Amino acid sequence: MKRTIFAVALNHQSQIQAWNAAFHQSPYQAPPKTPVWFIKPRNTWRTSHQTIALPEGEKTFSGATVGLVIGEKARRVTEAQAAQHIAGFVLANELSLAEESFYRPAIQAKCRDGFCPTGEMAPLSDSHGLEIVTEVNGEERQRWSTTELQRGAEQLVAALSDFATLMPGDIILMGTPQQRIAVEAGDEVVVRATGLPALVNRFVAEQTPQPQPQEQGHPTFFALGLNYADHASELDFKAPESPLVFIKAANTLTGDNAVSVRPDNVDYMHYEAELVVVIGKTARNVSREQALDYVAGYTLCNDYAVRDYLENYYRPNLRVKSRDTLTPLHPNVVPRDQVPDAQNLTLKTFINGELRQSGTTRDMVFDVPFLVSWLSQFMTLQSGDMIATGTPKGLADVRPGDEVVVEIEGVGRLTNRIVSEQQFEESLK
Ligand SMILES: O=C(O)C/C=C\CC(=O)C(=O)O
Ligand SMILES: [Mg+2]
Repeated sequence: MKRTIFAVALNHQSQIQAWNAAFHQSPYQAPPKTPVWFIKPRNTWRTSHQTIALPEGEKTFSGATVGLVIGEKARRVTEAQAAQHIAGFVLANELSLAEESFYRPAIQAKCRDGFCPTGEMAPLSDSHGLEIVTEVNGEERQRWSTTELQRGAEQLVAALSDFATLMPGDIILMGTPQQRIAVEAGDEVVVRATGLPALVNRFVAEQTPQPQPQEQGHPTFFALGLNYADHASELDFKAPESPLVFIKAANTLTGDNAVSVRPDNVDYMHYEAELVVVIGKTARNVSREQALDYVAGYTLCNDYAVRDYLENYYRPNLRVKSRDTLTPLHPNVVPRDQVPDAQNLTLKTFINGELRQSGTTRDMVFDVPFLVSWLSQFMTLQSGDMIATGTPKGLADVRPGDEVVVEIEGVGRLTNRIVSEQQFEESLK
């Protein structure tokens, strides 16, 4: 069963060449040092021969690629060890609207319903030199080789597993060329490569947005950046004009009274008290007025950030925000009807008993109904999906040995202890 579909951008040499000049200017400042990861959430998943509805009024582009499938748990594996953790490969179509910027996560461009069909898995002795062919209505339109990728399968497994433990069923899509092919309603797109089952999908025009079938796989965990103006200003940002949403993978989630690992040799890992919205039923194209009807309840999390690892690509990047153990999430969901006003709750963080962060959900830039409605305009939210709604000002670094308690009025109290990498590795022995 698929668990998480990771993908990497800017891994094809044609993209690196096309964007090189831009990446030496604002807002990027320098080319990416590490893989530019993103996630294709479960609402994007489809199989071969499933029909895909194209978002109305948008130009959608095909992105034929190959994905490696994890077969054996991979945690901090080396490139030399990586191959033994790979069960096989799948063909995929990493569909996207036009990619006009890589600065912030491209949720609206990449996370539309059906934007990640994948084919059946097959073993491959070697994914190097694989030719990926795209046919549209029987005509070959693109052919590229995995020799054109900056990082191959083993390098990608080593890089991602360094901060995110990969489990059987996880997939990493290995990249797409700069040149994408527009797809139209009525098209049949086939992705082919020697040794792998073909991926065939027909595209239709989206009539009125329909809630998509409940997909298996982990609930999608959305998180808001800069959703409190005072926090935005303490980071020298203005509050965003539309929601800054990023996605965290399941590996990062841990529970109450758990430990969070502060990487060695970093300068700044800070806490972030956040109210979390839990979706209760399939939501697609819902209004602000209807939005709370789709909320099952609320819980709380600590959305830690290791700012040393920030890069200006899909910022905040997964290496900052989706690290193992760095998202403690309280298991208890308080039913919506027991939280009369989610926009009037105090949030607090205590470090070793001392109050260090204090804010109120009144100060959210985009409130819960807006966020549920806004996301549902371009993707189907499913029962169990979660939205961490951002953190107010008052952040500070935490150190091994610190006890961190996040408390949200009427929702709960989340306790967490910081350990060093060395302590954590010792505990695993
Ligand atoms: O880009 C940044 O530096 C901040 C991004 C996310 C911050 C966050 O998680 C929050 O505001 O909460
Ligand atoms: Mg946050």
